[in-house]
Amino acid sequence: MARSGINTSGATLDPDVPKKKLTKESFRQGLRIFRYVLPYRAKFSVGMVLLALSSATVMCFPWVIGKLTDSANGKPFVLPNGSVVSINQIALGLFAVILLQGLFSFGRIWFFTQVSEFTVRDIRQALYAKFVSLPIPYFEKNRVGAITSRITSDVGMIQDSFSLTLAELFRQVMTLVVGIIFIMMVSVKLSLFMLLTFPPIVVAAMVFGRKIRVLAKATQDELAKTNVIVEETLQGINTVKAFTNELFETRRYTVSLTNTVRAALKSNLYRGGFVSFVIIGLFGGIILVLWRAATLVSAGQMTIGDLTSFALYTIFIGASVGGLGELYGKIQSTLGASERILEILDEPSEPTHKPRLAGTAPLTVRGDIDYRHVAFSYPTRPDLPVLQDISFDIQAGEKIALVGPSGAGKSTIVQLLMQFYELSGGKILIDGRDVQQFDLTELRSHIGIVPQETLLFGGSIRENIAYGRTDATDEEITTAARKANAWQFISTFPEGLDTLVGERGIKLSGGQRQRVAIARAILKNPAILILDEATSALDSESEQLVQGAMDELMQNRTSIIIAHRLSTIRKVDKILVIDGGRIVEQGTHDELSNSENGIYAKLLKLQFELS
Ligand SMILES: Nc1ncnc2c1ncn2[C@@H]1O[C@H](COP(=O)(O)OP(=O)(O)OP(=O)(O)O)[C@@H](O)[C@H]1O
Repeated sequence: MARSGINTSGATLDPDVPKKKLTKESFRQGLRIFRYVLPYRAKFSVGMVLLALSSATVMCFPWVIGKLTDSANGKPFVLPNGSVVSINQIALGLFAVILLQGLFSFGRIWFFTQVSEFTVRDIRQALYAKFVSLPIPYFEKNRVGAITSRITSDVGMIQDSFSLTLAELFRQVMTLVVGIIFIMMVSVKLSLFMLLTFPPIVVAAMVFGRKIRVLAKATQDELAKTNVIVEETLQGINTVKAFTNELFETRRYTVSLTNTVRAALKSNLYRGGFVSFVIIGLFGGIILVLWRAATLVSAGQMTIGDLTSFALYTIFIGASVGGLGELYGKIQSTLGASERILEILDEPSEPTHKPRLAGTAPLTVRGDIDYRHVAFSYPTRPDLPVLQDISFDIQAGEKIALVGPSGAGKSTIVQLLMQFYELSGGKILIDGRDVQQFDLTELRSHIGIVPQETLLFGGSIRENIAYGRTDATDEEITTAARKANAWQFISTFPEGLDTLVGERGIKLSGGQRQRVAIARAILKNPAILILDEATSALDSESEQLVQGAMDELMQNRTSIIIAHRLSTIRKVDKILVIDGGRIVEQGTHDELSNSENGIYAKLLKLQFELS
């Protein structure tokens, strides 16, 4: 299978985070993510100071080593005030430098880790809070895999930046600048010579290295293609044999293998070139510098100690030039990641949890519902009208049923009541008030739903029932379970309410899951109820229990039932027959079943014949 580049596990980072071109604008955008660091700016500043100190101590090291070498060669280290520093004292000084360096590094890691961990927690928390408040269409336009990779790999990328990349960047730049100043102090002639030879070679090596990475990726891609052939054909081996295509597939596989070899050879040609370039170029450069240095030393223009310091600084500078190249790529990825995160954070949320005006009482809902000329298309398919001119009304406490063929638009009608989507036309009123004027959280808290497929969360039965009202007491939960005919089976489990239901509730039967869902709705005690009948048939005993529970649930509530089995809706106040997104018939069961050519009468006959 081709690599999707999407990481949903969170275990490893996605290496394919798109890189962002480093422009002023992308930088400005990316830096906005720093507002999440602001609460920890004190710690961040301490980390920065420690980082500067630890980098400074590192830079002292070659200089002191040079002094030590010179002292060994009979050229003592004299302080500006004239006193001579002994070899022992210099060695002690070196120890002190290293000790400080160790302490500063510890502190730097400790402070930066705290900043990055807390910052990343805050970003993840903000992202999650944003995700759950985004409107439903967002989740239809974006794959869940892609969304979770925002919260795992993109945030991981940022975490890397705060803990490592930033510190690295600072240190490399400092090494480069201070290193160059130091070597200039040691010997201007040699420094200029070195700077003209060494860095260009390092830069060339980096460009070379990038080219090799691209080629290596191409080889991987070719290899992935050959694997696709193997997987596909072995999985569909019956088809291959039935069509006698064994030879054809073998040939196809061979061609693909040959392509892989070609790509691999090309990449390795460059790799070989790279290795010899590094050997000849880099070491050649070192030889050149050494030759120059040796000439200077023999002419008495430089001491052995200076040469040692110089060589060490040169290595530092070379490493930091190389390191900066890598960092450049990382910074690009970080900017890409932070831009994607900020994009999500900038998405408009649903208008939920709006603060109530001072002095207004909590919302109470009677349950009158009025659909007026409602038209609708899904945002993902704007050209396809799913509902057209839907008008009906329900008095508080009435029960209505929606029936009609699959895909007619029944579920869509009730989803609009919850305001999962915006209408394309018309209005929906609850208690005579446009639903758009309600706070979504308040409104939804008065609507209960028992869906077709009950989704239970992986915890206990208690937690799943209490999902209807998280602050419910045990007694309320038990009462709800009894009313929902769920207590019969719950009480037979040794762990009762604490029985774990397994991921998505797989440890419960379909009928049991439905009764848990009904108990959930009973506990929520909503004024308006939506029942989406399960299409999958239950055995007749289970069916009876579920039906009994539903009847209990519907008492004294405005109920909308999406019915698949017409036998269950004889008693409702009104039946709406939906077809092609329109109401094509409406009336009571008796009225509709007596109309000769009516669709409902036909459906009824059909179901009767089937059973
Ligand atoms: N999220 C969605 N995005 C785009 N189109 C959708 C979406 N959900 C449903 N549809 C389309 O809207 C139409 C109505 O679907 P709806 O689910 O309301 O039908 P239904 O009458 O409830 O069907 P069923 O009885 O099979 O559940 C169908 O054509 C369906 O393909």
